[in-house]
Amino acid sequence: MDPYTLYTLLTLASVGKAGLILLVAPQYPRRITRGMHSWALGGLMMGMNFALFVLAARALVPESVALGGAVTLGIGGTILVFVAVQELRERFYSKFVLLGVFVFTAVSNAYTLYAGHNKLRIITNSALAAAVFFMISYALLRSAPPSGRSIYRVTGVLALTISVVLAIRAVNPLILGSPIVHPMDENWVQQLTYSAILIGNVLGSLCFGLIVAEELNAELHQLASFDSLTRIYNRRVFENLATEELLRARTKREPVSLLMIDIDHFKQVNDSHGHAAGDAALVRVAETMEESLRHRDLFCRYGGEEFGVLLPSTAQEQAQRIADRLRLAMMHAGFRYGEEDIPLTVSIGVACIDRPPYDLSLIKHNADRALYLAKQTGRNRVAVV
Ligand SMILES: Nc1nc2c(ncn2[C@@H]2O[C@H](COP(=O)(O)OP(=O)(O)OP(=O)(O)O)[C@@H](O)[C@H]2O)c(=O)[nH]1
Repeated sequence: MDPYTLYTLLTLASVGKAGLILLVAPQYPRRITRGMHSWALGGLMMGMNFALFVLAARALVPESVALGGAVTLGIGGTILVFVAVQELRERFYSKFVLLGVFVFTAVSNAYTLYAGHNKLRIITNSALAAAVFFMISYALLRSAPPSGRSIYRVTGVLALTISVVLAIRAVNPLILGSPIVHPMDENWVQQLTYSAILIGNVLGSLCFGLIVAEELNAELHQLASFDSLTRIYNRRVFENLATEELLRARTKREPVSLLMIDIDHFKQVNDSHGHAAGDAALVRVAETMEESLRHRDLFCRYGGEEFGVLLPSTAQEQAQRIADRLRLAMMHAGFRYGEEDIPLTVSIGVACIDRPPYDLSLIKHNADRALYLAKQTGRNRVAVV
């Protein structure tokens, strides 16, 4: 296939891909939709970059306009891919800096083409593109946590490879002294560059699709596992993890304790200050408790104004001390809503299991009884059964 037919096909593929992405993007959560929009727009710009070469080949656009415009659009599209990655990961990027890079690309191309500085044009364009691909690769590799998300690493390495190839292209005229003046020039650096860009375009699209799927999975996992208000575990996940912890404790013959925590007179907070104040109070309690717990402790919103804490390897006496620490932490933390200080205290029921059966419903039942006792005996207190 001759290069111009290939570029025509790439133009059509880029436009088709962008159209498809724009069509499906609105169904996704907001941050994913934003990332997809930037990605589609980036793809569209890259498609126009290929289209300019085709138009120049058909003598529909002057060669110099095609060369300068294509590179500017190509780098612009690459910048938008970087924006898409940052948006998907909800990370900061400076619109002004990126716009500055884009404008610089356009101006430097116009100048070097006008003045006939081909060598400078190749070096500047290749270095700029290498830098943007490096930024993409850095953003992707940084997004990959220690476990899972291998697709971020694969895509990051792909972007890094393209960045290295472009860097070679940037330094090549300096070393060999033979500038590359046309995209279709037959030399190994030029062929390597365009192969890398073309392969990167196809593989990059595939990888980006997989990244979107990965992000969607993470979003669904978040929705299914965490309470949307307090951002701590919900009851379902807590009970699954607590059951695993109890199995582990049975094998090791270790004690496990459960705290059931309930906000005192919470109905009054809602009734006197409104539901939004009640919601803010729930968040305040969750934050205060979380700050006072160990990393290993399991903490969840059980429902309504009730929270649960599972304390692994913790005997009853120690659990009682922890519960009292949590109660005092809440009492002293205070809660301010608007201009008002609203008193917020909790009652806590403590139960412990240190011999079979290590049964979740049994320990939960006992902690509920203890909580009832704490409420009956005056609230803002800890009770044990
Ligand atoms: N704002 C808000 N209120 C909630 C939420 N879930 C449950 N509630 C409210 O929590 C209140 C619980 O009230 P009660 O069960 O009577 O308990 P209480 O007023 O805390 O009294 P004691 O537990 O006996 O000290 C109810 O008014 C519920 O509407 C929530 O997500 N947000």
